[in-house]
Amino acid sequence: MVQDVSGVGQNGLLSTPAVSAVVRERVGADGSKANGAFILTASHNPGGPNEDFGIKYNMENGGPAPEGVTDKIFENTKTIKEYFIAEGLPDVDISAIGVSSFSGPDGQFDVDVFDAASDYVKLMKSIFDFQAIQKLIACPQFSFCYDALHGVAGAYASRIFVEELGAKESSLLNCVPKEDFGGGHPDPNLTYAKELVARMGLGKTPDSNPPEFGAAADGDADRNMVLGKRFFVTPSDSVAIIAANAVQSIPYFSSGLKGVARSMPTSAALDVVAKSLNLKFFEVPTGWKFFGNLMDAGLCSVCGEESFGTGSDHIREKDGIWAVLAWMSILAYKNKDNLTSGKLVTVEDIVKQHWAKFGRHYYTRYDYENVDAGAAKELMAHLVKLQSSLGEVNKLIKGVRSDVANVASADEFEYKDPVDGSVSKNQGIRYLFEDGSRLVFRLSGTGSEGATIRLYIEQYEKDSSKTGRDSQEALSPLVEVALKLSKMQEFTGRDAPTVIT
Ligand SMILES: O=P(O)(O)OC[C@H]1O[C@H](O)[C@H](O)[C@@H](O)[C@@H]1O
Repeated sequence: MVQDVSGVGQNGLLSTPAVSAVVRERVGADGSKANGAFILTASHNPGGPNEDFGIKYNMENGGPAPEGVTDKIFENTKTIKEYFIAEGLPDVDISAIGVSSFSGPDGQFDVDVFDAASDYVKLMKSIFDFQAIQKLIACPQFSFCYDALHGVAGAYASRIFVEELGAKESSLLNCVPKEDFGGGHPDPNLTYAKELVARMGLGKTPDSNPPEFGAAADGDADRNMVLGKRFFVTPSDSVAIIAANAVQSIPYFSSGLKGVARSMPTSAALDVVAKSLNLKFFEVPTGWKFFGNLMDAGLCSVCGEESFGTGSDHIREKDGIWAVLAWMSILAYKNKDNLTSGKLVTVEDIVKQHWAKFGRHYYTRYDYENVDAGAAKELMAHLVKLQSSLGEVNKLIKGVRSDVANVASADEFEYKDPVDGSVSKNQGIRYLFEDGSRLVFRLSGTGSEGATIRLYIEQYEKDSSKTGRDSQEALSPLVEVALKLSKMQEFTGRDAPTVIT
Protein backbone atom coordinates (compact mmCIF):
# COMPACT_ATOMS: atom_id res chain seq x y z
CA MET A 1 0.00 0.00 0.00
CA VAL A 2 1.36 3.40 -0.93
CA GLN A 3 1.62 5.77 2.01
CA ASP A 4 2.70 9.31 2.83
CA VAL A 5 1.88 10.49 -0.61
CA SER A 6 1.74 14.15 -1.34
CA GLY A 7 0.08 16.03 -4.17
CA VAL A 8 -3.45 16.60 -5.29
CA GLY A 9 -5.07 14.65 -8.09
CA GLN A 10 -6.29 16.38 -11.21
CA ASN A 11 -9.61 15.86 -12.96
CA GLY A 12 -10.96 14.54 -9.66
CA LEU A 13 -10.20 11.00 -10.82
CA LEU A 14 -8.79 8.46 -8.38
CA SER A 15 -7.77 11.22 -6.05
CA THR A 16 -7.85 10.68 -2.30
CA PRO A 17 -6.22 12.54 0.57
CA ALA A 18 -3.79 9.63 0.98
CA VAL A 19 -2.79 9.12 -2.61
CA SER A 20 -2.88 11.35 -5.60
CA ALA A 21 -3.33 9.75 -8.99
CA VAL A 22 -3.18 11.92 -12.05
CA VAL A 23 -4.62 10.97 -15.40
CA ARG A 24 -1.80 12.11 -17.61
CA GLU A 25 -2.92 11.12 -21.03
CA ARG A 26 -4.41 8.27 -22.97
CA VAL A 27 -1.57 6.68 -24.88
CA GLY A 28 -0.73 3.35 -26.52
CA ALA A 29 2.38 1.29 -25.79
CA ASP A 30 4.12 2.99 -28.70
CA GLY A 31 3.13 6.42 -27.50
CA SER A 32 0.12 6.75 -29.81
CA LYS A 33 -3.26 7.79 -28.45
CA ALA A 34 -5.40 4.85 -27.34
CA ASN A 35 -8.94 4.75 -26.04
CA GLY A 36 -9.53 3.85 -22.46
CA ALA A 37 -5.86 3.52 -21.50
CA PHE A 38 -4.69 5.41 -18.46
CA ILE A 39 -1.28 6.07 -17.10
CA LEU A 40 -1.68 6.98 -13.47
CA THR A 41 1.13 8.44 -11.48
CA ALA A 42 1.47 8.85 -7.76
CA SER A 43 4.36 10.31 -5.85
CA HIS A 44 5.66 8.34 -2.91
CA ASN A 45 7.76 9.76 -0.13
CA PRO A 46 8.64 6.97 2.31
CA GLY A 47 11.68 8.40 4.01
CA GLY A 48 11.53 12.14 3.69
CA PRO A 49 11.85 14.70 0.93
CA ASN A 50 15.11 13.30 -0.46
CA GLU A 51 13.71 9.84 -1.07
CA ASP A 52 10.79 10.90 -3.20
CA PHE A 53 10.17 8.71 -6.25
CA GLY A 54 7.39 8.35 -8.78
CA ILE A 55 5.17 5.30 -9.08
CA LYS A 56 3.71 4.55 -12.46
CA TYR A 57 0.68 2.37 -12.78
CA ASN A 58 0.55 1.28 -16.38
CA MET A 59 -3.01 0.07 -16.71
CA GLU A 60 -2.93 -0.43 -20.43
CA ASN A 61 -1.00 -3.71 -20.27
CA GLY A 62 -4.29 -5.62 -20.04
CA GLY A 63 -3.44 -7.16 -16.67
CA PRO A 64 -5.39 -7.00 -13.42
CA ALA A 65 -5.20 -3.62 -11.70
CA PRO A 66 -2.46 -3.39 -9.06
CA GLU A 67 -3.37 -2.97 -5.40
CA GLY A 68 -2.51 0.74 -5.38
CA VAL A 69 -5.18 1.34 -8.02
CA THR A 70 -7.90 -0.94 -6.61
CA ASP A 71 -7.39 0.62 -3.17
CA LYS A 72 -7.96 4.05 -4.65
CA ILE A 73 -10.98 2.90 -6.65
CA PHE A 74 -12.43 1.46 -3.44
CA GLU A 75 -11.85 4.77 -1.66
CA ASN A 76 -13.65 6.58 -4.47
CA THR A 77 -16.65 4.23 -4.37
CA LYS A 78 -17.31 5.49 -0.85
CA THR A 79 -18.08 8.94 -2.26
CA ILE A 80 -20.51 7.88 -5.01
CA LYS A 81 -23.82 9.66 -4.48
CA GLU A 82 -25.78 8.72 -7.60
CA TYR A 83 -25.54 6.69 -10.78
CA PHE A 84 -27.45 6.69 -14.07
CA ILE A 85 -28.96 3.83 -16.05
CA ALA A 86 -29.13 4.03 -19.86
CA GLU A 87 -32.46 2.80 -21.11
CA GLY A 88 -33.42 1.80 -24.64
CA LEU A 89 -29.94 0.76 -25.77
CA PRO A 90 -30.21 -0.99 -29.14
CA ASP A 91 -29.65 -4.75 -29.37
CA VAL A 92 -26.39 -5.73 -31.03
CA ASP A 93 -26.17 -9.07 -32.81
CA ILE A 94 -22.93 -10.34 -31.34
CA SER A 95 -22.99 -13.44 -33.53
CA ALA A 96 -22.32 -11.34 -36.66
CA ILE A 97 -18.84 -9.97 -37.24
CA GLY A 98 -18.75 -6.35 -38.40
CA VAL A 99 -19.46 -2.79 -37.37
CA SER A 100 -22.99 -1.68 -36.47
CA SER A 101 -23.72 2.03 -36.19
CA PHE A 102 -26.31 3.54 -33.92
CA SER A 103 -27.38 7.04 -33.14
CA GLY A 104 -27.30 8.07 -29.54
CA PRO A 105 -27.98 11.30 -27.63
CA ASP A 106 -24.41 12.44 -28.36
CA GLY A 107 -24.45 11.44 -32.03
CA GLN A 108 -23.47 8.26 -33.89
CA PHE A 109 -21.67 5.46 -32.11
CA ASP A 110 -20.24 2.24 -33.53
CA VAL A 111 -20.12 -1.24 -32.09
CA ASP A 112 -17.37 -3.39 -33.59
CA VAL A 113 -17.96 -7.14 -33.23
CA PHE A 114 -14.75 -9.01 -33.99
CA ASP A 115 -13.59 -12.61 -33.86
CA ALA A 116 -11.36 -12.85 -30.80
CA ALA A 117 -10.50 -16.48 -31.60
CA SER A 118 -8.78 -15.48 -34.87
CA ASP A 119 -6.58 -12.97 -33.05
CA TYR A 120 -5.78 -15.57 -30.43
CA VAL A 121 -4.91 -18.28 -33.00
CA LYS A 122 -2.56 -15.81 -34.70
CA LEU A 123 -0.85 -15.04 -31.38
CA MET A 124 -0.47 -18.74 -30.48
CA LYS A 125 1.01 -19.46 -33.92
CA SER A 126 3.64 -16.80 -33.28
CA ILE A 127 4.61 -18.50 -30.00
CA PHE A 128 4.45 -22.25 -30.65
CA ASP A 129 5.60 -24.56 -33.44
CA PHE A 130 2.18 -25.69 -34.70
CA GLN A 131 3.73 -28.09 -37.22
CA ALA A 132 5.57 -29.97 -34.49
CA ILE A 133 2.35 -30.25 -32.46
CA GLN A 134 0.42 -31.39 -35.55
CA LYS A 135 2.91 -34.25 -35.98
CA LEU A 136 2.43 -35.28 -32.35
CA ILE A 137 -1.35 -35.26 -32.69
CA ALA A 138 -1.18 -37.24 -35.94
CA CYS A 139 0.93 -39.93 -34.27
CA PRO A 140 -1.30 -43.04 -33.81
CA GLN A 141 0.13 -43.75 -30.34
CA PHE A 142 -0.81 -40.29 -29.09
CA SER A 143 -4.29 -39.50 -27.84
CA PHE A 144 -5.71 -36.40 -26.25
CA CYS A 145 -8.77 -35.16 -24.38
CA TYR A 146 -9.67 -31.56 -23.64
CA ASP A 147 -12.47 -30.60 -21.24
CA ALA A 148 -13.66 -26.99 -21.37
CA LEU A 149 -16.22 -27.68 -18.62
CA HIS A 150 -18.72 -25.82 -20.83
CA GLY A 151 -16.76 -22.59 -20.41
CA VAL A 152 -15.52 -20.20 -23.03
CA ALA A 153 -12.43 -22.33 -23.78
CA GLY A 154 -14.68 -24.60 -25.87
CA ALA A 155 -14.87 -22.08 -28.71
CA TYR A 156 -11.08 -21.76 -28.80
CA ALA A 157 -10.50 -25.49 -28.38
CA SER A 158 -12.30 -26.50 -31.56
CA ARG A 159 -10.51 -23.76 -33.53
CA ILE A 160 -7.06 -24.60 -32.23
CA PHE A 161 -6.98 -28.28 -31.36
CA VAL A 162 -9.32 -29.59 -34.09
CA GLU A 163 -9.14 -27.11 -37.00
CA GLU A 164 -5.52 -26.00 -36.68
CA LEU A 165 -3.80 -28.98 -35.10
CA GLY A 166 -5.87 -31.84 -36.49
CA ALA A 167 -7.17 -33.42 -33.27
CA LYS A 168 -10.32 -35.51 -33.59
CA GLU A 169 -13.62 -33.84 -32.70
CA SER A 170 -14.08 -36.65 -30.16
CA SER A 171 -11.04 -35.29 -28.26
CA LEU A 172 -13.23 -32.44 -27.05
CA LEU A 173 -15.33 -32.87 -23.93
CA ASN A 174 -17.90 -30.30 -22.76
CA CYS A 175 -16.65 -27.83 -25.36
CA VAL A 176 -19.99 -26.16 -26.08
CA PRO A 177 -20.00 -23.01 -23.94
CA LYS A 178 -23.13 -22.80 -21.81
CA GLU A 179 -24.40 -19.98 -19.64
CA ASP A 180 -24.89 -22.36 -16.72
CA PHE A 181 -21.77 -24.44 -17.49
CA GLY A 182 -24.10 -27.39 -18.05
CA GLY A 183 -24.95 -27.35 -14.33
CA GLY A 184 -21.37 -28.14 -13.32
CA HIS A 185 -18.77 -26.09 -11.48
CA PRO A 186 -16.17 -24.98 -14.04
CA ASP A 187 -13.12 -25.42 -11.84
CA PRO A 188 -10.30 -27.42 -13.43
CA ASN A 189 -9.30 -29.65 -10.54
CA LEU A 190 -9.61 -33.29 -9.54
CA THR A 191 -12.85 -32.65 -7.66
CA TYR A 192 -14.87 -30.75 -10.26
CA ALA A 193 -13.52 -31.96 -13.63
CA LYS A 194 -15.07 -35.37 -12.91
CA GLU A 195 -15.67 -36.53 -16.48
CA LEU A 196 -12.13 -35.78 -17.60
CA VAL A 197 -10.69 -37.30 -14.43
CA ALA A 198 -12.60 -40.53 -15.14
CA ARG A 199 -11.63 -40.54 -18.81
CA MET A 200 -7.96 -40.11 -17.86
CA GLY A 201 -8.14 -43.17 -15.66
CA LEU A 202 -8.15 -41.35 -12.32
CA GLY A 203 -11.78 -41.81 -11.31
CA LYS A 204 -13.44 -44.45 -9.16
CA THR A 205 -14.60 -46.39 -12.24
CA PRO A 206 -11.92 -45.36 -14.70
CA ASP A 207 -11.97 -45.79 -18.46
CA SER A 208 -10.00 -48.83 -19.54
CA ASN A 209 -7.81 -47.07 -22.12
CA PRO A 210 -7.24 -43.45 -21.13
CA PRO A 211 -5.72 -40.91 -23.52
CA GLU A 212 -2.01 -40.01 -23.24
CA PHE A 213 -2.68 -36.37 -22.45
CA GLY A 214 -5.65 -34.61 -20.89
CA ALA A 215 -6.35 -31.04 -19.89
CA ALA A 216 -9.18 -28.89 -18.56
CA ALA A 217 -9.96 -25.19 -18.43
CA ASP A 218 -12.02 -23.09 -16.07
CA GLY A 219 -15.08 -21.04 -17.09
CA ASP A 220 -13.12 -18.08 -18.50
CA ALA A 221 -10.26 -20.24 -19.84
CA ASP A 222 -7.47 -18.55 -17.91
CA ARG A 223 -6.71 -21.56 -15.69
CA ASN A 224 -5.80 -25.13 -16.59
CA MET A 225 -5.31 -28.63 -15.25
CA VAL A 226 -2.82 -30.98 -16.90
CA LEU A 227 -3.16 -34.76 -16.70
CA GLY A 228 -1.31 -37.73 -18.14
CA LYS A 229 -2.68 -41.25 -18.45
CA ARG A 230 -3.72 -42.09 -14.86
CA PHE A 231 -1.47 -39.24 -13.73
CA PHE A 232 -2.08 -35.79 -12.20
CA VAL A 233 0.44 -32.98 -12.67
CA THR A 234 0.30 -30.45 -9.84
CA PRO A 235 0.14 -26.84 -11.05
CA SER A 236 3.36 -26.16 -9.10
CA ASP A 237 5.16 -28.95 -10.98
CA SER A 238 3.58 -27.87 -14.25
CA VAL A 239 5.07 -24.37 -14.21
CA ALA A 240 8.47 -25.73 -13.12
CA ILE A 241 8.46 -28.29 -15.96
CA ILE A 242 7.39 -25.69 -18.54
CA ALA A 243 10.20 -23.39 -17.36
CA ALA A 244 12.76 -26.20 -17.45
CA ASN A 245 11.83 -27.17 -21.05
CA ALA A 246 10.72 -23.85 -22.56
CA VAL A 247 13.87 -22.87 -24.41
CA GLN A 248 14.19 -26.18 -26.31
CA SER A 249 10.48 -26.77 -26.92
CA ILE A 250 8.84 -23.36 -27.50
CA PRO A 251 10.14 -21.06 -30.26
CA TYR A 252 8.97 -17.90 -28.40
CA PHE A 253 11.53 -18.65 -25.68
CA SER A 254 14.36 -19.87 -27.93
CA SER A 255 16.63 -16.99 -26.98
CA GLY A 256 16.24 -17.72 -23.25
CA LEU A 257 13.97 -16.89 -20.33
CA LYS A 258 14.17 -13.42 -18.77
CA GLY A 259 13.21 -14.83 -15.39
CA VAL A 260 10.51 -16.87 -13.67
CA ALA A 261 8.05 -16.21 -10.86
CA ARG A 262 5.55 -17.99 -8.65
CA SER A 263 3.04 -17.01 -5.99
CA MET A 264 4.15 -17.57 -2.41
CA PRO A 265 1.98 -20.65 -1.64
CA THR A 266 3.01 -22.34 -4.92
CA SER A 267 5.58 -25.07 -4.24
CA ALA A 268 9.28 -24.33 -4.56
CA ALA A 269 9.68 -26.66 -7.57
CA LEU A 270 10.19 -23.58 -9.75
CA ASP A 271 12.87 -22.22 -7.40
CA VAL A 272 14.99 -25.33 -7.97
CA VAL A 273 14.72 -24.96 -11.76
CA ALA A 274 15.57 -21.24 -11.55
CA LYS A 275 18.63 -21.97 -9.44
CA SER A 276 19.84 -24.73 -11.71
CA LEU A 277 19.34 -22.66 -14.90
CA ASN A 278 20.65 -19.50 -13.24
CA LEU A 279 17.43 -17.58 -13.91
CA LYS A 280 16.07 -14.52 -12.14
CA PHE A 281 13.43 -15.71 -9.70
CA PHE A 282 10.59 -13.92 -7.89
CA GLU A 283 8.19 -15.03 -5.16
CA VAL A 284 5.11 -12.80 -5.18
CA PRO A 285 1.86 -12.75 -3.19
CA THR A 286 -1.18 -14.66 -4.49
CA GLY A 287 -2.85 -12.86 -7.42
CA TRP A 288 -1.81 -12.48 -11.02
CA LYS A 289 -1.50 -8.69 -10.75
CA PHE A 290 1.90 -9.09 -9.09
CA PHE A 291 3.43 -10.73 -12.20
CA GLY A 292 2.50 -7.86 -14.53
CA ASN A 293 5.03 -5.35 -13.20
CA LEU A 294 7.84 -7.93 -13.49
CA MET A 295 6.87 -8.71 -17.07
CA ASP A 296 6.54 -5.06 -18.08
CA ALA A 297 10.03 -4.51 -16.69
CA GLY A 298 11.42 -7.45 -18.71
CA LEU A 299 12.19 -9.51 -15.61
CA CYS A 300 9.90 -12.49 -16.07
CA SER A 301 8.95 -14.78 -18.96
CA VAL A 302 7.10 -17.68 -17.28
CA CYS A 303 5.06 -17.72 -14.10
CA GLY A 304 2.49 -19.79 -12.29
CA GLU A 305 0.30 -20.28 -9.26
CA GLU A 306 -0.77 -23.37 -7.31
CA SER A 307 -4.36 -22.33 -8.04
CA PHE A 308 -4.07 -23.80 -11.58
CA GLY A 309 -2.89 -20.59 -13.26
CA THR A 310 0.08 -20.74 -15.63
CA GLY A 311 1.25 -18.15 -18.11
CA SER A 312 3.94 -16.13 -19.80
CA ASP A 313 4.71 -12.60 -20.84
CA HIS A 314 2.78 -12.94 -24.12
CA ILE A 315 -0.14 -11.37 -22.18
CA ARG A 316 -0.67 -10.09 -18.63
CA GLU A 317 -3.08 -12.80 -17.45
CA LYS A 318 -2.81 -16.51 -16.95
CA ASP A 319 -3.72 -18.42 -20.09
CA GLY A 320 -5.27 -21.89 -19.90
CA ILE A 321 -4.93 -22.77 -23.58
CA TRP A 322 -1.35 -21.45 -23.71
CA ALA A 323 -0.47 -23.86 -20.89
CA VAL A 324 -1.92 -26.82 -22.82
CA LEU A 325 0.00 -25.80 -25.96
CA ALA A 326 3.15 -25.48 -23.84
CA TRP A 327 2.69 -29.07 -22.63
CA MET A 328 1.94 -30.29 -26.15
CA SER A 329 5.14 -28.56 -27.32
CA ILE A 330 7.16 -30.32 -24.63
CA LEU A 331 5.59 -33.67 -25.57
CA ALA A 332 6.26 -32.98 -29.26
CA TYR A 333 9.88 -32.07 -28.55
CA LYS A 334 10.56 -35.07 -26.31
CA ASN A 335 8.97 -37.40 -28.89
CA LYS A 336 10.34 -35.84 -32.06
CA ASP A 337 12.47 -38.90 -32.80
CA ASN A 338 9.98 -41.61 -31.90
CA LEU A 339 6.73 -40.55 -33.51
CA THR A 340 6.95 -43.22 -36.18
CA SER A 341 8.28 -46.06 -34.08
CA GLY A 342 9.02 -46.86 -30.48
CA LYS A 343 7.32 -45.97 -27.24
CA LEU A 344 6.16 -42.42 -26.62
CA VAL A 345 7.65 -40.37 -23.79
CA THR A 346 4.54 -39.80 -21.68
CA VAL A 347 3.44 -36.98 -19.38
CA GLU A 348 4.27 -39.24 -16.44
CA ASP A 349 7.77 -39.93 -17.84
CA ILE A 350 8.41 -36.19 -18.24
CA VAL A 351 7.33 -35.45 -14.66
CA LYS A 352 9.29 -38.37 -13.21
CA GLN A 353 12.42 -37.42 -15.16
CA HIS A 354 12.00 -33.90 -13.80
CA TRP A 355 11.78 -35.19 -10.22
CA ALA A 356 14.83 -37.39 -10.77
CA LYS A 357 16.84 -34.34 -11.84
CA PHE A 358 15.47 -31.60 -9.56
CA GLY A 359 13.88 -33.51 -6.67
CA ARG A 360 10.15 -33.62 -5.89
CA HIS A 361 8.05 -31.16 -3.92
CA TYR A 362 5.26 -33.21 -2.40
CA TYR A 363 2.36 -30.81 -2.25
CA THR A 364 -1.26 -30.63 -1.22
CA ARG A 365 -3.83 -27.94 -0.45
CA TYR A 366 -6.64 -28.29 2.07
CA ASP A 367 -9.57 -25.87 1.67
CA TYR A 368 -12.03 -25.21 4.47
CA GLU A 369 -14.86 -23.41 2.71
CA ASN A 370 -17.64 -21.33 4.20
CA VAL A 371 -16.13 -21.22 7.68
CA ASP A 372 -17.46 -18.64 10.14
CA ALA A 373 -15.50 -15.47 9.34
CA GLY A 374 -14.83 -14.65 12.99
CA ALA A 375 -13.53 -18.14 13.70
CA ALA A 376 -11.23 -17.97 10.67
CA LYS A 377 -9.78 -14.68 11.88
CA GLU A 378 -9.21 -16.11 15.34
CA LEU A 379 -7.39 -19.12 13.88
CA MET A 380 -5.12 -16.83 11.88
CA ALA A 381 -4.46 -14.63 14.92
CA HIS A 382 -3.60 -17.74 16.94
CA LEU A 383 -1.06 -18.80 14.27
CA VAL A 384 0.55 -15.36 14.21
CA LYS A 385 0.83 -15.35 17.99
CA LEU A 386 2.49 -18.77 17.97
CA GLN A 387 5.19 -17.43 15.63
CA SER A 388 6.73 -15.43 18.45
CA SER A 389 7.67 -18.58 20.40
CA LEU A 390 9.25 -21.11 18.05
CA GLY A 391 10.60 -23.11 21.02
CA GLU A 392 7.02 -23.82 22.06
CA VAL A 393 6.02 -24.57 18.46
CA ASN A 394 8.80 -27.13 18.10
CA LYS A 395 7.90 -28.75 21.41
CA LEU A 396 4.33 -29.04 20.21
CA ILE A 397 5.43 -30.53 16.88
CA LYS A 398 7.61 -33.18 18.53
CA GLY A 399 4.65 -34.10 20.77
CA VAL A 400 2.54 -34.73 17.66
CA ARG A 401 5.12 -36.29 15.29
CA SER A 402 8.71 -36.88 16.27
CA ASP A 403 9.58 -37.55 12.61
CA VAL A 404 8.74 -33.98 11.52
CA ALA A 405 11.64 -31.50 11.35
CA ASN A 406 11.85 -28.37 13.50
CA VAL A 407 10.47 -25.04 12.33
CA ALA A 408 13.44 -22.83 11.48
CA SER A 409 11.52 -19.59 10.96
CA ALA A 410 7.97 -18.30 10.74
CA ASP A 411 6.49 -15.06 9.47
CA GLU A 412 3.66 -13.32 7.67
CA PHE A 413 4.65 -13.00 4.03
CA GLU A 414 5.33 -9.45 2.89
CA TYR A 415 6.31 -8.40 -0.65
CA LYS A 416 8.13 -5.35 -1.86
CA ASP A 417 7.58 -4.97 -5.58
CA PRO A 418 11.06 -4.64 -7.11
CA VAL A 419 9.72 -2.43 -9.88
CA ASP A 420 7.55 0.19 -8.19
CA GLY A 421 8.63 -0.27 -4.57
CA SER A 422 5.07 -0.82 -3.31
CA VAL A 423 4.75 -3.07 -0.28
CA SER A 424 2.01 -5.72 0.23
CA LYS A 425 1.72 -6.94 3.81
CA ASN A 426 -0.14 -9.83 5.48
CA GLN A 427 -0.01 -12.11 2.45
CA GLY A 428 -0.19 -15.42 4.31
CA ILE A 429 1.27 -17.08 7.39
CA ARG A 430 4.36 -19.23 6.81
CA TYR A 431 6.04 -21.87 8.90
CA LEU A 432 9.37 -22.83 7.29
CA PHE A 433 10.96 -26.09 8.43
CA GLU A 434 14.66 -26.98 8.68
CA ASP A 435 14.33 -29.64 5.92
CA GLY A 436 12.71 -27.21 3.45
CA SER A 437 9.13 -28.25 4.22
CA ARG A 438 6.54 -25.48 4.48
CA LEU A 439 3.14 -24.92 6.03
CA VAL A 440 1.25 -21.90 4.71
CA PHE A 441 -2.11 -20.61 5.93
CA ARG A 442 -4.12 -18.02 4.00
CA LEU A 443 -7.62 -16.66 3.92
CA SER A 444 -9.02 -16.84 0.41
CA GLY A 445 -9.69 -13.55 -1.33
CA THR A 446 -12.25 -15.10 -3.68
CA GLY A 447 -14.54 -17.21 -1.47
CA SER A 448 -18.17 -16.12 -1.71
CA GLU A 449 -19.67 -17.22 1.62
CA GLY A 450 -18.18 -16.82 5.09
CA ALA A 451 -14.42 -17.35 4.99
CA THR A 452 -12.32 -19.95 3.20
CA ILE A 453 -9.15 -21.06 4.97
CA ARG A 454 -6.49 -22.48 2.70
CA LEU A 455 -3.78 -24.68 4.16
CA TYR A 456 -0.84 -25.48 1.87
CA ILE A 457 1.47 -28.34 2.80
CA GLU A 458 4.78 -28.97 1.09
CA GLN A 459 7.77 -31.24 1.58
CA TYR A 460 10.91 -31.44 -0.54
CA GLU A 461 12.44 -34.83 -1.37
CA LYS A 462 15.79 -34.74 -3.13
CA ASP A 463 16.54 -38.46 -2.97
CA SER A 464 15.35 -39.82 -6.34
CA SER A 465 14.64 -43.24 -4.82
CA LYS A 466 11.96 -41.61 -2.63
CA THR A 467 10.13 -39.41 -5.13
CA GLY A 468 7.53 -41.98 -6.17
CA ARG A 469 5.33 -42.04 -3.05
CA ASP A 470 1.64 -41.18 -2.91
CA SER A 471 1.60 -37.49 -2.01
CA GLN A 472 -1.16 -37.67 0.63
CA GLU A 473 0.68 -40.50 2.36
CA ALA A 474 4.05 -38.71 2.16
CA LEU A 475 2.55 -35.54 3.59
CA SER A 476 0.41 -37.07 6.32
CA PRO A 477 2.85 -36.31 9.21
CA LEU A 478 2.99 -32.64 8.19
CA VAL A 479 -0.79 -32.52 7.79
CA GLU A 480 -1.21 -33.88 11.31
CA VAL A 481 1.16 -31.21 12.64
CA ALA A 482 -0.61 -28.43 10.70
CA LEU A 483 -4.02 -29.38 12.05
CA LYS A 484 -2.80 -29.52 15.66
CA LEU A 485 -0.72 -26.36 15.40
CA SER A 486 -3.62 -24.35 13.98
CA LYS A 487 -6.26 -25.97 16.23
CA MET A 488 -8.28 -26.30 13.02
CA GLN A 489 -11.06 -28.38 14.50
CA GLU A 490 -11.28 -26.30 17.67
CA PHE A 491 -11.66 -23.01 15.79
CA THR A 492 -13.74 -24.13 12.80
CA GLY A 493 -15.65 -27.15 14.09
CA ARG A 494 -14.51 -29.02 10.98
CA ASP A 495 -12.89 -32.43 11.14
CA ALA A 496 -12.15 -32.51 7.40
CA PRO A 497 -11.51 -30.02 4.61
CA THR A 498 -14.15 -29.33 1.96
CA VAL A 499 -11.73 -29.83 -0.94
CA ILE A 500 -8.30 -31.44 -1.12
CA THR A 501 -6.12 -30.82 -4.15
O1 LIG B 1 -7.61 -15.97 -2.81
P1 LIG B 1 -7.90 -17.31 -3.44
O2 LIG B 1 -9.31 -17.76 -3.30
O3 LIG B 1 -6.91 -18.36 -3.02
O4 LIG B 1 -7.74 -17.13 -5.02
C1 LIG B 1 -6.54 -16.77 -5.57
C2 LIG B 1 -6.72 -16.56 -7.05
O5 LIG B 1 -7.69 -15.56 -7.24
C3 LIG B 1 -7.95 -15.16 -8.57
O6 LIG B 1 -8.47 -16.23 -9.30
C4 LIG B 1 -6.69 -14.67 -9.21
O7 LIG B 1 -6.93 -14.39 -10.58
C5 LIG B 1 -5.59 -15.71 -9.10
O8 LIG B 1 -4.42 -15.17 -9.63
C6 LIG B 1 -5.41 -16.13 -7.65
O9 LIG B 1 -4.50 -17.19 -7.55
